[in-house]
Amino acid sequence: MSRTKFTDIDSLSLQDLEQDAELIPLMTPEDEEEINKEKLPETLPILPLRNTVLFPGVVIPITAGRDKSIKLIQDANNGSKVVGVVSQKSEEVENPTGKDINTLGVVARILRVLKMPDGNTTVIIQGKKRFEIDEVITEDPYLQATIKEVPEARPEKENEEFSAIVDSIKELALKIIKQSPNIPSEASFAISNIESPSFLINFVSSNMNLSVADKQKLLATNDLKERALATLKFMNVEQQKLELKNDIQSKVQSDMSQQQREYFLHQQMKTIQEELGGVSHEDEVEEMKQRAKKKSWGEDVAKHFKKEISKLQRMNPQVSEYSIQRNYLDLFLDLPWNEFSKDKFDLKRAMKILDRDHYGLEDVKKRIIEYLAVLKLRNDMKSPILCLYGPPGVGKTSLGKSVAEALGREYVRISLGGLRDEAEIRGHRKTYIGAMPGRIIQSLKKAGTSNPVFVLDEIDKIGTGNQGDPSSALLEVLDPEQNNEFHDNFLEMGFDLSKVMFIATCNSLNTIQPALRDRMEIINVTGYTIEEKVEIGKKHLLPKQLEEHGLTKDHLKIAKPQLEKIVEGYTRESGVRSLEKQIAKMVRYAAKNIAMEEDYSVKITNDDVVEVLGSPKLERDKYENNDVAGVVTGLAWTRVGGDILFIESILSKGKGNLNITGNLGKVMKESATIAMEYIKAHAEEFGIIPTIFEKYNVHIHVPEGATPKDGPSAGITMLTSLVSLFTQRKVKKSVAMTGEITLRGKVLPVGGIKEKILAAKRARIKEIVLCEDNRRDIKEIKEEYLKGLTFHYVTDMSQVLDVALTKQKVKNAKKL
Ligand SMILES: Nc1ncnc2c1ncn2[C@@H]1O[C@H](COP(=O)(O)OP(=O)(O)OP(=O)(O)O)[C@@H](O)[C@H]1O
Repeated sequence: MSRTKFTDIDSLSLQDLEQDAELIPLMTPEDEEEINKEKLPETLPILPLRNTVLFPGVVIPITAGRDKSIKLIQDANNGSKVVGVVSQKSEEVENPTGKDINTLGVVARILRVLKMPDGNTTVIIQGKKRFEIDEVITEDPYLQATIKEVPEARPEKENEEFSAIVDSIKELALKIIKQSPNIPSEASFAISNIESPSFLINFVSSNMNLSVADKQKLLATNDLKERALATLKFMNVEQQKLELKNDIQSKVQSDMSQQQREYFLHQQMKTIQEELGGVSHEDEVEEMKQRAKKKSWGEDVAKHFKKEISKLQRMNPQVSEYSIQRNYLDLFLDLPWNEFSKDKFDLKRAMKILDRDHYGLEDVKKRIIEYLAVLKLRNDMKSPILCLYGPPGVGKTSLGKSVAEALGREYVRISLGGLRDEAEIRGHRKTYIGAMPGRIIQSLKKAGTSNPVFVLDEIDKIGTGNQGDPSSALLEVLDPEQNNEFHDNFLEMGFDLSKVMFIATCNSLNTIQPALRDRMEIINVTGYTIEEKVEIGKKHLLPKQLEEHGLTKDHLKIAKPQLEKIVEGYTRESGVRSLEKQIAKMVRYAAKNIAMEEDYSVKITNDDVVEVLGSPKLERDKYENNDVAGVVTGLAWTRVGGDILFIESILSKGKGNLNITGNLGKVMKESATIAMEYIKAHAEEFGIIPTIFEKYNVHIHVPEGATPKDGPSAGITMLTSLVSLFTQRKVKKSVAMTGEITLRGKVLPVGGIKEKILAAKRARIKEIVLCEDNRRDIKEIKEEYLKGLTFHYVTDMSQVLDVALTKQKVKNAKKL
């Protein structure tokens, strides 16, 4: 339904019109009756309308622009004010003649004529009655025709069908008005107030959105009921169209509003980010692209990166995958693809650095200098994988750091102790939540170069969990043939590790996977002697601790005898870690006194050592005297280095049972049984009365039950202990032994000799009994470690007893 065409008139004059008392747009039945009574003139000036149809009773404004029309309006306005209004058949025709206009029209009364500022004339007219043109009598100065009235066939007043149709028209009209946003709500007020059915039909027909032809057809329908029905049909179509339009519109609107919502949220987000100093999505991507330009990665990596960054670009920054993708790309940008530090090939300088940081360790230092020398000559050499093997605290890890400094490379370290999950080495696939690259890639990112010195600490303590075997992943890392394309699951690309210098450390070789062990060059770092520890303490540990506590060497001086006292009385280790702790305690003592401004002796005395560290704790580590039969000193190897152990045995009345205690493993218990059986078989040779074995029980004990002990190397010690017991012969002073026995009394070689020798020296042992085959191990040990020791190499048990036992009986020897 279109709005009454008042729109041609500007708003001011419209207001004027509404206030005009003559304008009664809503016709009452009484008005209608009045009109019906009016007689029509025989001839009428005919005003042709281009694009609308006037219905009886309806008020419309018409803008007249054509000269003929203006003249007609002027004349009529000055005269009877009555004109015949007909619509043109085609609105195109500029100067219509009789054949261009419809013959059926409506007699109209001019209500008002307005001269508009643009020169047009607007006339407000109201339709009265329908007429038909009989004959056009003139066309100048405007059309004039003879007419006759066309009466309407009106239904009976009580016609129910008609009133139902009229009601429907009213209802539908109200509905249409409600659904049309362009029709003002006052229109529904007007409709509700219309009482005359024929006026209602005309009013609605006039305002409906119909073509001129359709409207003309409605006007030409004589039967009012029929016209009402036709109007209702048109209205139905119109209403359906409207519904459809509204449907589409609301759908479009909801789509739009969703989009708008997101747009606004994004804008807000951007503003908030900017306020907070953050970077927007686009800036971020752009910055990454700029950074990528500076990378010296290969073509395939560049291609991959390009693909991944365009993926990021298409992502919504609010989804969680976005940050995963961004971290992924960040990693690419942070990794040192083909970025190397320049190696320093000044071998003298390198040696100086290694000597500066570490006392001793000649073998390791020699090997590193050799490596540097080769690298200097052939720059493309694959880096070796060194494995420093030895007890804790001997400087394996800190050596890695010095090597890095000597080479002028970056230093990174990862601790592999307790590692069970393969993903720790290789990373997780990035599809998992919380996925990360493996430790190798993470460390390279930290190093910032592709050729750092990479310390793999505690390679022997890798576990095997149910998440794959980390050792197998390490195989790839440490294989010079494969590691130029190390694959990390998170990175999804190969990374070249062939220029990395790997240094692994371990305390034991047994627990390293054999394939892994094969790939490394093992360098044994044995423990230190007391003298060496004193040197390390003096030259390295004390200055380091003083510096860490903010003191200088003028604040605390520990002379060699006092250092030796600390080493012997308070530490029991192959390395120097607890020595460092004890020295740290001494330094703290000085620091406290300085801070409290109290007097203290800068030069530490023995008494000061006892005052600060308490009374010496480890006297028992020393060799015990030989006054009791059956107590013999053995040498043991443990993961933490060599140690001495005592084997004690006693006799008690009984029936020849053998008891063994002291947290011993199966092999060690078997050694005891072998020793016992061997003695039984050779009793007479040793001067033992065979009946002893039936009258007495034997109990063998190895003190310190808290430490589990196992292995065959205590065989000769047990046998010596038992023979001493049964014969009550004294064991020679300051002798210790290690070796396996067979049932035939042969002595077999054992391992861990270096560590055992050092432990023996620490315990002030003077003579050592070893298998002949262990002679070659002794040859490999540095001279100074062997100083003051006598070695007895044996092949047979009788030789052991000859060396270890004296002919002398112990004091208070038992009478057996
Ligand atoms: N020969 C040495 N000269 C100077 N300092 C040393 C020497 N050996 C060890 N240290 C010092 O002892 C401390 C412990 O050394 P580090 O941590 O390297 O031992 P480690 O052999 O790696 O032990 P673990 O097997 O337990 O890892 C360090 O402070 C180190 O500087």
